[in-house]
Amino acid sequence: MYRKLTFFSRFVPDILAGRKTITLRDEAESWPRIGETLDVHTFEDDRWFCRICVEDVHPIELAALDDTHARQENMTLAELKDVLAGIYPGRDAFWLIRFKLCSGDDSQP
Ligand SMILES: CC(=O)Nc1cc[nH]c(=O)n1
Repeated sequence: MYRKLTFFSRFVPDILAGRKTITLRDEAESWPRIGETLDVHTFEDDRWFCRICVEDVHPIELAALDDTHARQENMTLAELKDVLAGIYPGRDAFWLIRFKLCSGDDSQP
């Protein structure tokens, strides 16, 4: 039984294509651990769509985000900051979770 992380369904194509390889979360979702496999569901309708392997987890300030982070989200830096302001209004400290898609049997529900 793997723990579950959710993503907004608009991010599903980028995650499945390997274009989105990080997610920025608040403290409440800082619980994933390096090496952990997670079941990934859509936030809106709780639909399972993949498993990811957690490669890194660390705190990061909004001001420290740069073009590399934006590329890992498949966005521009301005888009990334807009998205974060929409999801987490007023927040300036995040947890960066870097992941890759799990492969083989582990990618099936
Ligand atoms: C459901 C949810 O909070 N999804 C998020 C939040 C921040 N980044 C992201 O990629 N997905």
